[in-house]
Amino acid sequence: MSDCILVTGGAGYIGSQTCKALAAAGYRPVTLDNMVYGHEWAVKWGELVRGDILDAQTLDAVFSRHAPAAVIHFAAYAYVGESVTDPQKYYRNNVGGSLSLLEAMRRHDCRYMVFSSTCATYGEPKEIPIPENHPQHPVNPYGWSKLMIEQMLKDFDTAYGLRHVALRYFNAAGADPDGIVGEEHDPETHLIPLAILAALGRRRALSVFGRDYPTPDGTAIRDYIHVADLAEAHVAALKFLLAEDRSEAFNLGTGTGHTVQQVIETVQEVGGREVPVADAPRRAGDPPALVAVADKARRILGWEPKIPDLQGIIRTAWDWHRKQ
Ligand SMILES: NC(=O)c1ccc[n+]([C@@H]2O[C@H](COP(=O)([O-])OP(=O)(O)OC[C@H]3O[C@@H](n4cnc5c(N)ncnc54)[C@H](O)[C@@H]3O)[C@@H](O)[C@H]2O)c1
Ligand SMILES: O=c1ccn([C@@H]2O[C@H](COP(=O)(O)OP(=O)(O)O[C@H]3O[C@H](CO)[C@@H](O)[C@H](O)[C@H]3O)[C@@H](O)[C@H]2O)c(=O)[nH]1
Repeated sequence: MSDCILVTGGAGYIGSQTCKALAAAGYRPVTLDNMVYGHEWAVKWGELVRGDILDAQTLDAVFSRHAPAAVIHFAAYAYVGESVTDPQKYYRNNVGGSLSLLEAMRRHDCRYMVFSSTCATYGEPKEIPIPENHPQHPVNPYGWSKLMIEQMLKDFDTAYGLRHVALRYFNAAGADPDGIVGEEHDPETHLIPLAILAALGRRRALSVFGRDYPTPDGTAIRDYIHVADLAEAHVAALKFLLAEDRSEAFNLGTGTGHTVQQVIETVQEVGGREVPVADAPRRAGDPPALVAVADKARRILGWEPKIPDLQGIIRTAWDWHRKQ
């Protein structure tokens, strides 16, 4: 079997970290990225093909040349707010792009996909922590686009024997512990980088979106999972797929939630600087708490987060942003 793994969106935040983990595990990652949000400097492990998953010709050329054993599919747009104001963009790129990719996989007889899904497919949780069999009722077009792809993958399994692992990430955070790649979204909307950049004086005060949530300190709770741990989970999911030849879905989180206020305090502890904050209203569509039931991936994939603590996660992010 080919040692090549096609990584769509491999020039992005989680994709580039996963290429590093793939290379360390003996695979040959090939990145396909249209570079709308990707960074050339982030493609350090394996070849970069500039191209769009919506373009069948590009896909045919990549599959013919590399004959990948599997696809790890990160390429998507992921701004929840923008998905509400411009849903067409999200359905075209995320759903249309994934269909185009799946069609190419069928043309080239590639039968395995690891897919970047999200806890946003659960919508407003009915129970916390959230198990994989929790009902999936997204509350925004981004979440819907990811749920539609999960459904396509199930149908492609039943009809064509194309197997997948859907990885539902909670909040990806942190940077490469070796400091080679890290988070650089533009625009940046995520809490941890914004808190760090505010502490470093490179951004205005951090807006705290809501202090009236039904949580111990009134701010919203999330389950932050280190990007290098996510990357390792993709390698474990790939091995599972190739060995077991069956489809599964897994939450990827630590199982522990932290409030926005705890994140701010931890950034202050780690960085030794104050995070300037400004209270702001709740952000539309933000649930009060999202925390994973996180043991299925441990049990079946044998995966265990190596940097499960918020301090450790924020330390790697701090080191990354400070030297940028
Ligand atoms: N960051 C998170 O907390 C988080 C949480 C849950 C799920 N996810 C999912 O994980 C994946 C990666 O997220 P990220 O934070 O690394 O995002 P990112 O924007 O850094 O990476 C996505 C990459 O995909 C590329 N891309 C987008 N559309 C493309 C297309 N049509 N053809 C080729 N390349 C295309 C972009 O240029 C970018 O490099 C996304 O699918 C996202 O929805 C992220
Ligand atoms: O400037 C900010 C940014 C965020 N927050 C809060 O911090 C928490 C985390 O927000 P953020 O870092 O933006 O992550 P989420 O909105 O939880 O979104 C993440 O989790 C989603 C699943 O819900 C994924 O699909 C997304 O891709 C991923 O960014 C939330 O309570 C926000 O309200 C603030 O208070 N101020």
